[in-house]
Amino acid sequence: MLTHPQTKYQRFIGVSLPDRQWPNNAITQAPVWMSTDLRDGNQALIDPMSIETKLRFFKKLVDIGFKQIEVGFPSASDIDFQFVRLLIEGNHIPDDVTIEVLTQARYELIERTVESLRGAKNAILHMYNPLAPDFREIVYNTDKAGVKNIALTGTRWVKELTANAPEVNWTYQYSPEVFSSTEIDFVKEVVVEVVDIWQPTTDNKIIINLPATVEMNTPNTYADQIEWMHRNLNQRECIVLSVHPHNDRGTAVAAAELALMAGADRIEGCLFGNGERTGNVDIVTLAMNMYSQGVSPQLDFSDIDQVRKLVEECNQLPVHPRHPYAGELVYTAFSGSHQDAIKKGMAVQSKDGRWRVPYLPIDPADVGRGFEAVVRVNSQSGKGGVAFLLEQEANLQLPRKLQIEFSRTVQRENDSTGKEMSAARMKEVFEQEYFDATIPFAYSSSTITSVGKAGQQVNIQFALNNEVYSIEGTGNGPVEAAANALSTFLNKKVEVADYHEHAIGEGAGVKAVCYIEVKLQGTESTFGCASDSNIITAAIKALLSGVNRLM
Ligand SMILES: CC(=O)SCCNC(=O)CCNC(=O)[C@H](O)C(C)(C)COP(=O)(O)OP(=O)(O)OC[C@H]1O[C@@H](n2cnc3c(N)ncnc32)[C@H](O)[C@@H]1OP(=O)(O)O
Ligand SMILES: CC(C)C(=O)C(=O)O
Repeated sequence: MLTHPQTKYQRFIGVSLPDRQWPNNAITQAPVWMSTDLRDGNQALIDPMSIETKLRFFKKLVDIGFKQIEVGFPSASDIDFQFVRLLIEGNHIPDDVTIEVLTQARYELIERTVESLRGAKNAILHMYNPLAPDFREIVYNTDKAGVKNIALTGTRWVKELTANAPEVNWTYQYSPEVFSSTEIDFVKEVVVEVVDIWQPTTDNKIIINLPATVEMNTPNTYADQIEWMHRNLNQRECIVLSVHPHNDRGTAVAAAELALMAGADRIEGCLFGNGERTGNVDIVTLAMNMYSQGVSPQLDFSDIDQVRKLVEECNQLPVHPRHPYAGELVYTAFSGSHQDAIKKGMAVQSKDGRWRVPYLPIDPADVGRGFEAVVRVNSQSGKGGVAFLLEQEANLQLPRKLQIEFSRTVQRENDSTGKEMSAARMKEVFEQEYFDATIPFAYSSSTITSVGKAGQQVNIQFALNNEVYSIEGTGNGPVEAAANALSTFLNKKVEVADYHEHAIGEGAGVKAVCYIEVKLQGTESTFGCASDSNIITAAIKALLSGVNRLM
């Protein structure tokens, strides 16, 4: 890299708009979305999609809710031509969906494009030509008049040729390519004349699409350009103002959002940001950003993983695990403090349904993600994550001190493996550690009877070293009575420091789970846990589990 990059690169200076209004605006409704996955996305793939793949993708776009879909460049490739024919002749286009196709401003290409669309109910014919200085000078070896002539002549051809196919309800879209780096008053001059030729009405608007073919500077620069066009174009009421941001600087989403605030009505982009070079603007992120602000995007990503899988298969390109809203890891907290906050947030979800979970901008369930996606436990995790997973996986609601105790066991295993622990493995470890703590005292049965004034007598049978024992004790309740029976048997005080229980399951299958913190004279306390369909049995088994763990 250069020490003095200014000798090679210069700052792009956009339009001067000191009275810009867009910073005061907010996005309050969904724009018209146009998916160009099958055109701009497709033209950027290593292996372009086959007809079958395009059809699969098209159907998914329809399911998601796109009403405008650019399906190809039919004058460029036979696959695209045949695909357009298949859509029309196979009746694959719902009445409320309009297909769009792209063409250069060349007579024979427009002719073939119109041919491809014959018999369609509605169609958008999209013509582009570059206006920007580098293109004029380097690519076309012409001047402003030369590129303007291409735009105007092309528009006249579109008008003439589409008139030959009156069965189609035509919409014309014109893109001054590389709008982002073209002198703005020159773009206006060309667009105004294009509009004059086409003669749109408020009922049959023209789409003027202003592409950031290459992103030039910070997204505010693009917003200024869009607001300038929005304010200065003639016949604005007959124009759908569209944007087509690319992502060269990694700020296409921001540019698109600011463009909406600046007056754009429509956004062209691709799912997950596929497209030329660094991609087109990512429509999934844009839509979900709106959703997270309480604005319905009118696109359905309720099963975002299914959409992602299909797009990965069709594009033969992976979606990054940290891709906003859709990446495999984007709802996942591994670290202790994040897990703690998420667990607490999930627990207090307010009755009015408002989402207030720290670290998570949206509810993962809204896009079809389960609890597994939210918290995963490795050596960076703490008790919050462990407790969350156990509750989700096994319905176990560990008391706080037990969370601390058990998370040390999990930490030891994770440190030794260096790996993540799955929820299923955690349940297994918990059961081994607590429910299976049956040595030396292996519970067999118990009976409980009331004695005296509110006193209880318990009789416990257990196996110890292959012999069966029966012991008895009394107390204010069954747990105290059982502790007293064990104290007598062991000749050591068995103390119950804490007791928790809750039900798991439903109906006939409901069970009680007990967590008892036990202390044996001269030892630190520990927990014992057990479950049983009988709550008293669960408590006595939990007490034995604790004593066994201490012994
Ligand atoms: C920013 C975008 O994404 S634009 C869309 C880009 N997508 C594609 O290009 C994919 C499909 N394209 C193709 O398959 C081919 O480009 C075709 C079949 C359309 C045309 O191929 P070719 O005839 O070989 O021309 P090629 O694409 O190389 O274009 C170069 C010629 O077209 C002219 N041209 C390029 N774009 C345009 C345009 N929008 N309008 C008018 N003429 C144009 C160039 O000036 C050049 O002319 P020259 O040969 O006289 O120098
Ligand atoms: C054809 C136009 C809209 C385009 O793809 C671009 O400028 O990026």
